[in-house]
Amino acid sequence: MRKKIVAGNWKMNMDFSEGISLFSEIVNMVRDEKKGDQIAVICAPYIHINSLTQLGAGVVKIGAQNCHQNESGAFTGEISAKMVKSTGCEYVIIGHSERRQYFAETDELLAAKTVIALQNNLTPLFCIGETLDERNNGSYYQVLEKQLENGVFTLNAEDFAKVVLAYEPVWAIGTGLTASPEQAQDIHAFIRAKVEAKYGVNIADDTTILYGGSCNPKNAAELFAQNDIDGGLIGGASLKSRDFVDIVKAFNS
Ligand SMILES: O=C(CO)COP(=O)(O)O
Repeated sequence: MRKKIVAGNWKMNMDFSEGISLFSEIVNMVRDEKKGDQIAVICAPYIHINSLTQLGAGVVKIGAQNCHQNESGAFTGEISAKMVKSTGCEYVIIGHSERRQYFAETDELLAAKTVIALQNNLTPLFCIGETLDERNNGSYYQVLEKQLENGVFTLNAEDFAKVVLAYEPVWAIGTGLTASPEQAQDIHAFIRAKVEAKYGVNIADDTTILYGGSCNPKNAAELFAQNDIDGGLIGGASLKSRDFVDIVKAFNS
């Protein structure tokens, strides 16, 4: 079923005690203020997530920001999907543009990470998005289609139905530039049409597609009001409890 999700991505921010206090504030505010059926998630650094799942008490769900594509083995410094799951984590971001760009993660690698995440009962938040050059030279539809085809469209229908997609235009991440509600809706409708062509109308209708890129308390309500936008993946604004919780509440207004 299509869900309303607001997921914070803390990226490489917050030491352990800072993370605990920020998260505690978020949990208390969400518990007191949230009225709708939207799901609040915080995707935290690995070292935080075990403690956060306990503090979250189901009010705020926890995600990781990455996982390794192998089940286990000699991969010094890496974390497996099974380990992530064993901390009580429910979600994992896969294919964030920062991992594609700085860690050379390819569509094929991301497809393998998605499979292992699903095998371990994690919900992948699978990210796609075009760069500024690709937006300006008009190749963005092809870029997004390729990321879908080589990444998540390798899954069978049953597995794909468990994936949440996130459209994050790279030019809008951390730049203060947001896709306009019309631009974002246009791409979300395009993504849903591609899902329909591949898996059929029922799965397309049920697919949750989040928008990410300089989403904030001022622009969230208008973005979330678009037909094909089911929530957000929030970077900078998830580091401030008030801002994050106001975005979670943007569905209500
Ligand atoms: O990358 C993002 C979320 O994954 C978006 O980051 P900002 O909200 O800081 O632009």
